[in-house]
Amino acid sequence: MPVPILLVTGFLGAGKTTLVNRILQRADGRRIAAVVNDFGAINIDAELIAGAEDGVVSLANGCICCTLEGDLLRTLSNLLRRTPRPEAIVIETSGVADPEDIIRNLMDPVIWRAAPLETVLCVVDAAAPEALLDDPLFLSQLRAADLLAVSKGDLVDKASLDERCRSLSQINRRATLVEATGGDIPLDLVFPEVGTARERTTRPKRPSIDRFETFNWTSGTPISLAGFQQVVGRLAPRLVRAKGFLDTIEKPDGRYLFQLAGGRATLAPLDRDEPARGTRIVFIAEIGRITQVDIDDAMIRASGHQGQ
Ligand SMILES: Nc1nc2c(ncn2[C@@H]2O[C@H](COP(=O)(O)OP(=O)(O)OP(=O)(O)O)[C@@H](O)[C@H]2O)c(=O)[nH]1
Repeated sequence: MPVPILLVTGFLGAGKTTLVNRILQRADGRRIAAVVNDFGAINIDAELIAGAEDGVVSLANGCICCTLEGDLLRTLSNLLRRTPRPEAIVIETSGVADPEDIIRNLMDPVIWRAAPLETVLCVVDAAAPEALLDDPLFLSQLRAADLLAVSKGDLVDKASLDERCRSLSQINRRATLVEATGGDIPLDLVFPEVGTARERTTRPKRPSIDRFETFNWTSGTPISLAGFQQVVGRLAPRLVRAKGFLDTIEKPDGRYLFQLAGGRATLAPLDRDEPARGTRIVFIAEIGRITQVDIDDAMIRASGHQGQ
C-alpha cells in the first residue's frame, strides 16, 4: 500500500508545528510518522512535537528545499523500510522553505510509487501583516497549496479574518480554505479516504537566494526572566522569528517555552515536568539585520553571565 505524504508549508511562525502537533494528537492510533525541518541548528520543533506513533525524525541546520534535500529523500526511504510501515507521513518544512523545490524532489519516481504526495497544506497566519501578501516566498508557499489552513483567527476580528481569507482565495483559487485556529483542522481534509495524489507541475529549479540567517544562544546557567523580556523587546524589531527553551532564576524547577512570531512574543511554562537543561534559543533574521555579537551582548547583559 502506498503511504500518503502530507506536506505542511507556511511562513516563519505561521503555526505549522502547532497544526502538526494537533494532527498527531488526534491520529487515533493511526501510525503517522513526522519529519520536521528546523532551519536553525537547534531542533526546537522536534521537541515540541510529541506523540507521533512512529516517532519524529528531525532534520535541522538547513532547509529540506535546498541544503538538506538529499537528507529528506534518505529519511523517507528509511521510514518506508520500517516494520510496521507508517500509514502516513507528515513533512513539516521550515518557514524559509520554497515548497516547489520539495515537491519536485518528492516526485522522484521511486519515492512517488511508495509514498505519493497527497496533500500540500499551507498554514497562513491570519494576523500577519498585509505586506506579507507581496512576499515572493510567501506567495510561492500559498500557490503550491491544495489546502490553506488559516491560523490565529483568535487574534483578529471577524471582518479582518474574512478580508484575509478573500485575499488568499484570490491568490490561490484552486485551494480549499479552512480556518484552523490553534491548529484544529478536520482530519478527513488532510488525510482523504480516497487517495488524491496527482502529478504536479513545478517550475524549474531556481538558484536559492540566501535571505535569512539563524543565530543561537545557549547557556547552562539560569537567566533572569525580567532581563530576558527586556532583551526581547529590544531585539524583536530586527527579528523575523525566535523560539527556544529557557531555564530561569525565577522558576528553578521548571522551564519556559519562548516564542516570537509575527512580532508577538510569548513565554509559557512548559506543562511537562522537565528538569532544567539549559537555555537554548534560535533567532532568525533577514541577512544583515542583526549579528551574533548583538545577540550575545544583549543576552549577556540581561542574564549577567557568559553564555556560549
Ligand atoms: N493565538 C494563536 N497562536 C497560535 C496559533 N497557532 C500557532 N500559534 C502560536 O504561534 C507561534 C508559532 O507557532 P508554531 O506552530 O511554532 O509556528 P511554525 O510555523 O511551526 O514556526 P517555524 O517552524 O519556526 O516557522 C507559537 O507561539 C504558537 O503557539 C493560533 O491559532 N492562535
